Amino acid sequence: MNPGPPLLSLHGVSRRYGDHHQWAAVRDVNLTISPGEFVAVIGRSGSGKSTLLNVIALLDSDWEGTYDIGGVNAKQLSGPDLDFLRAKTFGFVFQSSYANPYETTARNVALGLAIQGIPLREQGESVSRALDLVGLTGRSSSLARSLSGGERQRLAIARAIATNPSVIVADEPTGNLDSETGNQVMEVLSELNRSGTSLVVVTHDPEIAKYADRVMRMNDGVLSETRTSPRRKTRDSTTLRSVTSVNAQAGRSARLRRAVERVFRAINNVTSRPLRSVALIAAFALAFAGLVGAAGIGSTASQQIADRLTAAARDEVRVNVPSGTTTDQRIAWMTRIRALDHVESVGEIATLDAGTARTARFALLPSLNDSPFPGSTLAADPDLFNVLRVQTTPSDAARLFAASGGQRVAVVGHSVVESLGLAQDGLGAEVWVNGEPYSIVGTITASPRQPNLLTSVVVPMHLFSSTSSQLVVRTSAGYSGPLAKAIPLALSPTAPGSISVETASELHNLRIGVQTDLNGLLGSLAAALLALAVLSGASAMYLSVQSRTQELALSRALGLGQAGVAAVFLWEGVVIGLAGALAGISGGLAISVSVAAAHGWTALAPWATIALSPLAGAICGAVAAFLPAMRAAKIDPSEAIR
Ligand SMILES: Nc1ncnc2c1ncn2[C@@H]1O[C@H](COP(=O)(O)OP(=O)(O)OP(=O)(O)O)[C@@H](O)[C@H]1O
Repeated sequence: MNPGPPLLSLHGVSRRYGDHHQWAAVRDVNLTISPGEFVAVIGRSGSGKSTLLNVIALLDSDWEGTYDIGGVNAKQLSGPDLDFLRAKTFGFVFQSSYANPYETTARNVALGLAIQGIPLREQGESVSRALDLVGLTGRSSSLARSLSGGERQRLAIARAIATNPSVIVADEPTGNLDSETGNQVMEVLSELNRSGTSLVVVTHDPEIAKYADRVMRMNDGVLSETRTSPRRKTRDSTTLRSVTSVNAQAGRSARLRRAVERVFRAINNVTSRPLRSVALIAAFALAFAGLVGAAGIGSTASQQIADRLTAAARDEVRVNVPSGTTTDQRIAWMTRIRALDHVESVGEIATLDAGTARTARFALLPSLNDSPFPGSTLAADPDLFNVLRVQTTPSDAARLFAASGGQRVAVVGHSVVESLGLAQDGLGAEVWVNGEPYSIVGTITASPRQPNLLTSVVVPMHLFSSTSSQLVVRTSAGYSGPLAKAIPLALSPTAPGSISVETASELHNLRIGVQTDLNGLLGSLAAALLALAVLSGASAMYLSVQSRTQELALSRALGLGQAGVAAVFLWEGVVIGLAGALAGISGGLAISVSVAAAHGWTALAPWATIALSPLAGAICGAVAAFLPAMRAAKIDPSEAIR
């Protein structure tokens, strides 16, 4: 029988290894294979059989010589063209069947078709035909992990023939099987060969060779023919297939289907490895729970501050007293303010800066360059304690403060007792302000309207009478607004604009400032958590590439290009990041609701953060997957054969 024009034709092909390509695993091989031929390559272990098969099947491109495949010079093809030609020309059966254990038999068989972007309906038809040919129709919806060794190998054959290749290359296809199952597998392969598919089988087993038309022997990388005796086979010449042209263009819809297939493959990869995926998703979920929780607590707390300021705005006005204002004038202003309707009380307070008052526990320390007192030093008049509803120990500390006359006395915040290392309540002890000793007559235990008093040393205002200060005016509830207008007129009828007045509503700006700071702080915290999630996700995915080498190499062998492998990984990252963000949103909301409930606040949902989190999750997932994707894309498809 005339074998017809060659399908594959190798001339002087060598494959060298070593740092300087000094050592040839395959030497100067000349081989032509005609359509429909069954060629067996036998030889000792390490003789170079698999290396040759890698070259023949376009899994390896680092060889020397000439290789024509269906009239195309393989040396001149680009990487993507080689992927395309390989997928269209070859079907692969390896010693290990490399079925994805978590997918059904049918889905495993469809792998090559899906990678090529074949429409689903056609995939279904080809898969049914292939399963029928290998006798696995009844197991099509079983998970691959439930198949026996022989069934898995038949699955691998079905996967190889589903794409209707011209040539099936098989490396030790019966190597893992007992002799009876091995014979069954060889019968299936022979049947395929009889229907026109060319076969190149590499094997240790001389028994396999009896199925072949030609038997070649590999010896230390040198190939020689040992037998050419085409078996009598009834072959319909019209079924003989030749290599598909590499120029066969894939249409736009095939490209779209391939893109969609990559997304589905990514989702499948995530769901089929639950343990690994849960760990990765948990890292992202933690970060997003922190982000949403922090934003939720931030906005809830900020609303609380706003509510308190609103309450304060109803009954408090502050009049700024410029420095240099005389004591008489201050007293005159206070008297005039007290005379206004709806004014309940007036007190005075001033914050003394470090230049005005240097405060320390001991007299000598300032001169020893001791670190300055970390809290504030304030000057106040005795009425302020009443105006701000300050609570003290002893409860009449304000009276002692008032009764001091010319003596130097101080009232200190509760926290100051600890930070200055004072015994018990600090009563009777001294603090030094501007090198003068002040006797402590009381400690402040609560100051809800001005919490910084708890961290301050308060000394009598009249000892610092020329400093700038504030008159704190307590009004009847709801009268702060009208009095803020009336006070400047009362103090300076001719130039009311010269009097600077604040109500707590003006602290609104302060609240925005505080909220911005709070958001900044929480934002940095969340960014750190996200960076951690991206890093841990990236390292876990990077490490997983190693354990997925065979799966990835098989996908490469079946035509998935480097870009395709990278795309699948990036989509996996997106799916994981998205799932993590969604889980994190629920967790974060639960955290902020519990914190709010514990404080008796009304929880606010951080809608903007919630809305942006899925997008941020997808982006972070893709960033985490970037390096692993690059590494996975570099996997050599010839790894699949080892
Ligand atoms: N990537 C590689 N780098 C260096 N040497 C390699 C590589 N791949 C194969 N070899 C070497 O090339 C030689 C041929 O290996 P090959 O796997 O082709 O042999 P084989 O005949 O298929 O053996 P076996 O039947 O045991 O699979 C061996 O000595 C092997 O160590």
